[in-house]
Amino acid sequence: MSSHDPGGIGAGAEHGEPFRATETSFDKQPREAEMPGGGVDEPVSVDVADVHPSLADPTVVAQMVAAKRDVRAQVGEPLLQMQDVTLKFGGLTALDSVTFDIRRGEILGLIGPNGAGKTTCFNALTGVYRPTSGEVLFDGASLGKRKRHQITQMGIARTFQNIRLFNEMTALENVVVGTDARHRTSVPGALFRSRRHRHEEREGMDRAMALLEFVGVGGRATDKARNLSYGDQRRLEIARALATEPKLLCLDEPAAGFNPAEKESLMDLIRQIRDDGYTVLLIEHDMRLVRGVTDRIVVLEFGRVIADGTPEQVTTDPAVIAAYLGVPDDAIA
Ligand SMILES: Nc1ncnc2c1ncn2[C@@H]1O[C@H](COP(=O)(O)OP(=O)(O)OP(=O)(O)O)[C@@H](O)[C@H]1O
Repeated sequence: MSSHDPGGIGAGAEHGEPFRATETSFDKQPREAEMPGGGVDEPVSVDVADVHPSLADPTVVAQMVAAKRDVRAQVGEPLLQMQDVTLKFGGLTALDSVTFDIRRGEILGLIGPNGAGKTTCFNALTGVYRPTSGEVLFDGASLGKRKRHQITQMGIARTFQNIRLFNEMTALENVVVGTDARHRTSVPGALFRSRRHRHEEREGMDRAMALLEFVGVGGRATDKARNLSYGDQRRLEIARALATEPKLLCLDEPAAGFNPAEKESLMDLIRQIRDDGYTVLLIEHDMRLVRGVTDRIVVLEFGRVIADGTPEQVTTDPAVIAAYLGVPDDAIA
């Protein structure tokens, strides 16, 4: 990650400890523009006691977390297409005619040396930067000049290498914020707390709790985000991104700072997310993790795609070895 990056429930749920948070400090919170998909504009109020008790049942959790069925329909077909995308910062070409697909239902790894353009790629496909030329197509439509919150609504969510949470809000509230991206209530409906609004709020809270459980942080629902361990904060970010009901989940170095055991369990979570019907784009430097979890890998070097294939094809490609991987293990005497 470069310094230029601009953004930057198992049975353990504590249903027995109701609380009500009516005032939420937004001091030191990420700015709206830094939130995935545009963030929030009002504090949320949640009551864990409202959460449906059946969320203690893992089957119910799995059903609530799973991507919408239609996402599974065209597995293998392109979901996102980077078409000849060039992105320049003044005289520097960060992406140079980059073309690749992300296919429905896969985990695609995006790798390359420092400064190769991986984060810029993420930023181009989440609407942070507009390509100088070329096009990003998502689900058949051009991202064009859409704003970040519109891109979130289209179905692209991301996490950040430098964790960005609402630190003074609880874990549950952080995820409820993500579910807001799907709310359809009008402003008057929300102001006057229409039936639809209350229904959406309730649904959002249930789903947020299910997502916390799914990522393994259900037991910390009522704790402030800042009091969670580093690893749990990373999982919380993933839950918040999934709360926006994305078709594509983009993870930017989700294992940074993890020990080997935490990496193993993160790989399990990422596979489970894919198996639940989501498509995943993963930037990661740890090649063991990348090899272990991805279905395909795209390699960037100096803003250009130098390889695109299965983990086996890419990791044995001489150009990739020369640019990024170095001498293969079996060549070391
Ligand atoms: N906002 C910006 N303004 C100017 N140059 C930028 C900006 N963002 C990125 N760059 C430059 O674009 C190139 C690609 O950077 P990018 O952060 O995308 O690389 P990366 O592959 O993500 O690297 P890392 O692995 O270190 O995170 C680098 O030369 C970087 O300095």
